[in-house]
Parts: sequence; C-alpha cells; structure tokens
Amino acid sequence: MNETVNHRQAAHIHALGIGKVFQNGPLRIELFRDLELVIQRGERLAIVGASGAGKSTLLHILGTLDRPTSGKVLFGGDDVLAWNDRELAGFRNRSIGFVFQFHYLLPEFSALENVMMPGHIAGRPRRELRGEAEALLERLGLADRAQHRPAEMSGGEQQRVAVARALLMKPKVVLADEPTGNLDTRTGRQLHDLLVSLNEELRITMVVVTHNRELASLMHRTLRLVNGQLKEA
Ligand SMILES: Nc1ncnc2c1ncn2[C@@H]1O[C@H](COP(=O)(O)OP(=O)(O)OP(=O)(O)O)[C@@H](O)[C@H]1O
Repeated sequence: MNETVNHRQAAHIHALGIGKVFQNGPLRIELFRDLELVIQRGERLAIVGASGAGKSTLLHILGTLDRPTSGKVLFGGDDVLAWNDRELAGFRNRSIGFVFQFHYLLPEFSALENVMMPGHIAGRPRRELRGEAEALLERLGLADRAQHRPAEMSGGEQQRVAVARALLMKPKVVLADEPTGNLDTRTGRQLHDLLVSLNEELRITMVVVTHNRELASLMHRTLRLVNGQLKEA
C-alpha cells in the first residue's frame, strides 16, 4: 500500500470527487469539478481564495449543510451523505461545531441559554447542560456575561458565545467561516489565539475559511481555492 492511500485512509475528513453546480434559471455556475480534500485528525487548515471562489460553499459541503452535485464526504471513513436527513442532522449536532462571521445567536435568549441550545436540540438534560455551558463561558472569559442577551454584549463577546455554543457538544470538528471578519483587530486576535488553543488542547480538527492572513498563518496548512481546485498556498 503506498503512502497516499495510507494518508487518505487515516483521514478525519475526506471529500472526494466533489462537484457543485448552481443553476439559477438560464445561468449555470459550476463551482467545483472532481475536487478532493484530505484533512487529518487534529489538523488546523485554512482555505483562502478570491471572493466568489466557492470557499463558503465548500465549507458548507464539508459540514454537510449543503449537498454536492456529485462526490462523497467521508468522516473517519463513513459516507455520511448516504445517511437520511435525520441521521445527518444528529451527526452534525454531535460532531461538528460551526462558527460563522455573523454569530446567529438567538436575540431573546441569554448567553447561557444560547450556549445550551445544541444540547436542548439533542434532548440532553437541562441540569447537565447548564453546568457544561457555564464551564465553557468561564473558559472563554464570559462568566459574568452568562445572563446577558446578545444585544447587551460587544461583538467580540457575542462571537465568543458563538464559539462556546459550537463547543457544547464536544465536537470533533470545528468549521469556521470568516470567524473574526466582523471584529476589530485586537478582538479578532484574541479569538484567533482561542481557536488555536482549542485545537491544541482538545485536538479538534479545524477548518477555517478566511481572507485574514494572520488567521491563515496560524493554521498548519493553507489551501487556496482557484478555478474550482485547491492548491497549496
Ligand atoms: N445558493 C446559491 N445559488 C446560486 N448561486 C450560489 C449559491 N450559493 C453560492 N452561489 C454562487 O457561488 C459562488 C461562490 O459563492 P461562495 O459564497 O461559496 O464564495 P466565497 O469564496 O465564500 O466568497 P466570499 O469570499 O465573497 O465569501 C458565487 O458566485 C455565488 O454567487
């Protein structure tokens, strides 16, 4: 068995033969054709590229939020897109933490309730969730913000709440789309450091889509999406 085959078999996430076509009336956009991506367990990977290159679409496909037109996404060798929608939603809830540029916190709930939300969805007992959510808020320096609603927090605090929410289910993978795009430089840097330390401490596989060079430079590897293909950057 050659090294390439071993590398793929050991992969945490292996996307292969990925094609994606958007058809908007007469307009056909082919974003990817036969794209392959192998991500190792515990790896920190940046995906960069021009606006419109398809980075967010690729991240959504890796996170099973969007289906490719062709190809497979394997997690630890499991062909997860073959599962039904309910199984796939359960898998996403348990195994993948998402962090987006805009935090999508629920405005009428406190920071604590927002962090607990993925656990409610999974049907976990409230008491157990509360302790874990409080510990996460503390870990992210937000213990004194637990009862605040999103509008009562700064942008950086809101984004840290979103990171805490992404971590509640102890995911093995975190997918982040421009996670500090909405923050000032200093607050963004704090969140960069936090993402790196979470990856190192918890060995979470992390994929970050970003235009931010500093964030990309903190990853183990950077791939550039150009003309529907990934190239070493
Ligand atoms: N649901 C959709 N329907 C039709 N076209 C879409 C859809 N989603 C994305 N696209 C198109 O696919 C292309 C890639 O979009 P995507 O958001 O993945 O790019 P991106 O590299 O993340 O860009 P940016 O850096 O600006 O966020 C764009 O031309 C976009 O208009």
